[in-house]
Amino acid sequence: MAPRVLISDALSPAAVQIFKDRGIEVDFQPELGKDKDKLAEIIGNYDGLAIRSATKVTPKILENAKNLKVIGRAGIGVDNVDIPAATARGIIVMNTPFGNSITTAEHAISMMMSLAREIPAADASTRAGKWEKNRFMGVEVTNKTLGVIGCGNIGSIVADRAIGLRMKVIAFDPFLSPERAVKLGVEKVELEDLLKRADFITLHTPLTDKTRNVLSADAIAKMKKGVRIINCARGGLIDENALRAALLNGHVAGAALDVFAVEPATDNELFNTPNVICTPHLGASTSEAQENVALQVAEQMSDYLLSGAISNAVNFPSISAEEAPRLKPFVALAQNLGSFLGQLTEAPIKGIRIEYEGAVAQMNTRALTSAAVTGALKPFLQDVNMVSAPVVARDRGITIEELTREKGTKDYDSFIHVTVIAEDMSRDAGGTVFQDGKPRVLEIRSISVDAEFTPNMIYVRNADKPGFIGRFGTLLGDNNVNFATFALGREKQGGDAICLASVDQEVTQELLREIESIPQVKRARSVRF
Ligand SMILES: NC(=O)C1=CN([C@@H]2O[C@H](COP(=O)(O)OP(=O)(O)OC[C@H]3O[C@@H](n4cnc5c(N)ncnc54)[C@H](O)[C@@H]3O)[C@@H](O)[C@H]2O)C=CC1
Ligand SMILES: O=C(O)CCC(=O)C(=O)O
Repeated sequence: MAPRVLISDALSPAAVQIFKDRGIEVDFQPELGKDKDKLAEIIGNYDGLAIRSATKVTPKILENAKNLKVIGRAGIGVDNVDIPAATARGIIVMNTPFGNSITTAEHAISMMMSLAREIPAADASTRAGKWEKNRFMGVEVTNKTLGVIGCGNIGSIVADRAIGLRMKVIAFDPFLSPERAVKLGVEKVELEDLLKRADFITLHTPLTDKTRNVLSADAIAKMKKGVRIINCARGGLIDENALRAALLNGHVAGAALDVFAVEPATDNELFNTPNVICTPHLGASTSEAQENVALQVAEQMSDYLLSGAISNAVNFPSISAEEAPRLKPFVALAQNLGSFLGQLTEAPIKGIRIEYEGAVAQMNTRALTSAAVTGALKPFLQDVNMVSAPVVARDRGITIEELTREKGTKDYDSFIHVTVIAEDMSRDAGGTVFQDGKPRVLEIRSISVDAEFTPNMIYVRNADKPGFIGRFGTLLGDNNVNFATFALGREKQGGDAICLASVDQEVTQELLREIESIPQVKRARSVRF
């Protein structure tokens, strides 16, 4: 069945066409983002949800999203999606980190110029027939200092345009390297310094616990008198009450706001405050940007739903379209090794160690580790998947250790070795992917074997003494269970031995008990893949 995607915000129709062209069923309901109850009612029917900023993806909506695999944000900020809740449900959340950056930077520059020359107020006054030539005395931006808070994609485009306007640009961003600052032509400064020196301050950080109210009453008090503030990032970055007070007492000469603490903003106090310019979250609203982000999000979501390729996920490492087919058998190998060990484990798991040797060490090991952890946890937690597994493990205090060795110690091009450390004991198994693309288990408890993973398998630990194979075969025959393949391995002659048999029928607990009654057998377990 073709995957189904719901578009619940006003995305460019270009997205609809992409989904259709890729063979994905798509419902375009741009008003639905505003109707939380209806969205919660129908979200269970979809594999993908494409949104902009109006749709709030809350835990309640996610609770009903039984089939949802991916949420695609046609834009940058994903603060309207509950990421931890989506991750816990194994849903990929992806955005389009560059598609609207230029447009948003241009909006910030437009807002700055509008503030400098009071264009909206002058426009309204002129239309009102007042011709107030003496009322509107602007300021030049040339040679003024622009303080950029958050110098990432958008902040650095704003800086570049401002330098073109002959402004001096200073930037506060803890993650801006001195080399990058030099390349951008900006001076990297501390926040205090920026607040004291800037004539204009523009915000370009995401809204996080660290950036919320970065422009607080205290921060505003430290600014130069007559400063002008531009916010085209997120409303919560500014304490709106403090800003209003500072505008009313003249400490701040003007503020241009595209974003508000509560959106849609229909009755914000700042609307009645002098020297404020407002736009309704229009930063990304140009036909170019909307076309870019719609096309990109639809391509990314389609790639994921159809081939498992992941780009720009905020809660999972990327897997490129070229990498996805190469990675796929190793994902299966890692998941099956984890699953094999998880199925044998009875005590609580304390840790999982995954070792990568040879060529596989160069692949996307984060994705492979997630697969191994998924396999190990799935026998205990049915709903876990590659997206949620690392979080689920962390929440349960299970430590995940990943080791890579580019030069292998085995005779294989690539080798993955998984150890599941439980409260009672550790179990380990390793394997590779052969030329035929099939994952193989090649080592269990440091004993060599060679078996494919098949739906019904019997794993036996026995003593390497004569008579076991004959009795085992007879017992399965008597129970109408047919062998498909049979792999044996032993530590040394007469020592510990293992057997991994693939059978065509399901294995009952009763049959396992009978196998365990064979004198050479120490343990028999059914494992399924
Ligand atoms: N108004 C609108 O329509 C739009 C608004 N946005 C907003 O703009 C924000 C920035 O977008 P991009 O530049 O693409 O993101 P980005 O991730 O490229 O840049 C953000 C920068 O903020 C910096 N940062 C993080 N924490 C910081 C802190 N505590 N103090 C100072 N800097 C900090 C980061 O190091 C990074 O360099 C987005 O998060 C989004 O909320 C984005 C697009 C459109
Ligand atoms: O989709 C929009 O109009 C808002 C864009 C935005 O805020 C973002 O990309 O972070």
